Amino acid sequence: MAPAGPAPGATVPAAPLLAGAPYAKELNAACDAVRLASKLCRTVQQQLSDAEKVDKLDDSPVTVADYGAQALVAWALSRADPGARISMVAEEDSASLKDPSGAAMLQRITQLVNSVIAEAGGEPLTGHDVIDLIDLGASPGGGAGRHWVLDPIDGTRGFVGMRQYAVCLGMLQDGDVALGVLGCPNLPRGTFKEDDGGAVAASRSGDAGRGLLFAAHRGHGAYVSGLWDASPPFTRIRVDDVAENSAARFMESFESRHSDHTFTAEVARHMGVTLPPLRMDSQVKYGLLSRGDASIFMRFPPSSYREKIWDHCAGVVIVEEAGGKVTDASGARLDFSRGRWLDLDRGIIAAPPRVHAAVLEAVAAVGRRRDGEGA
Ligand SMILES: Nc1ncnc2c1ncn2[C@@H]1O[C@H](COP(=O)(O)O)[C@@H](O)[C@H]1OP(=O)(O)O
Ligand SMILES: [Mg+2]
Ligand SMILES: [Mg+2]
Ligand SMILES: [Mg+2]
Repeated sequence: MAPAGPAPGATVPAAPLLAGAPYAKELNAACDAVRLASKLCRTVQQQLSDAEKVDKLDDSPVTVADYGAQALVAWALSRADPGARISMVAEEDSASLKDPSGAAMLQRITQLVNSVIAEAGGEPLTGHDVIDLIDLGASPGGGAGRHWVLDPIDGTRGFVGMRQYAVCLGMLQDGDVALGVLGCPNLPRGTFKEDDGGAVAASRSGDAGRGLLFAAHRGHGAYVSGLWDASPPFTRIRVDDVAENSAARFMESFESRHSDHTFTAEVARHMGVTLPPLRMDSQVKYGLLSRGDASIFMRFPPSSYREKIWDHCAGVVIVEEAGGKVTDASGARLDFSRGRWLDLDRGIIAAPPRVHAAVLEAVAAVGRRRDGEGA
């Protein structure tokens, strides 16, 4: 059943988005928070220097922007609901900033955060405030009550590589994703259905005409707007359930060690997909699927990799509200109610309903063929 609200392609008035919907206040607070964090990320990406990267234990580069964006989102959500005790499940923690060796980085983060807060009319924060805000993200989450879910920069490799990345904020209410917002600072505004993929994946930070915000409210649709204005008009979006597999474009990770490019190529071949894959970093792929720029997203990480809820929460509700389907490789819906981890069968498949069924079938067939070859 199509969700309530305006027709796809219809433009809805400037903020507040979906006034009167059950979580309209939270949705608009989330959009504001993601806009502020995206501004900070844009500034840092434009000034990126090697001195601002440190290596975490998992070998992923972390920048001042990850911490700064997490602090800003926590600040904005707290400001929007001053009386509330915010529970947030977020990727970063402040451990390395509390260490004396992190003092210079903390100072840099605090400066950056304060420059964005000043533009938003807020009072400056101390380093201690910034650490407390980052640590709001340490919630274990779960299936009861309300939890914000944040990846302050998804696609860190894309961020440091001057490619795509996203600020991803979702909200869980009693185990279900009630709303999701994706800030995509480097995504071109225009559709790029006809693009061969390379130009978009390699698109540069800071170019004019880039920056999209995707937002969805469970039961009330998915929307897109420009990212940089405070209250721009939104347009309702919908997935493109192409009638023929040969017309489908599939998306996957830019990084081959994040997702098995050989397996997805076999699945695509089995389906009769002929267009080359669109390889991009981060949850921007969920946004593109939701507005019909591509029709398939597949993610098959190494079996040793365990997914986290912040890497999919916002993107999934946006795709579902745009009329798409998201499951694991066995066809089960993703369960965000079990804490910080997202346990699933092999990988993630997102697509409009007809195409999704075809992908599931092809994944099973290719899996059987591989098992047969291995036997
Ligand atoms: N070894 C890995 N395998 C799979 N995914 C990874 C790995 N390392 C980091 N990631 C995460 O994969 C996601 C990026 O998705 P994509 O591959 O589509 O760009 C990010 O959440 C990234 O984390 P992070 O948020 O730290 O960047
Ligand atoms: Mg990371
Ligand atoms: Mg991530
Ligand atoms: Mg991240």
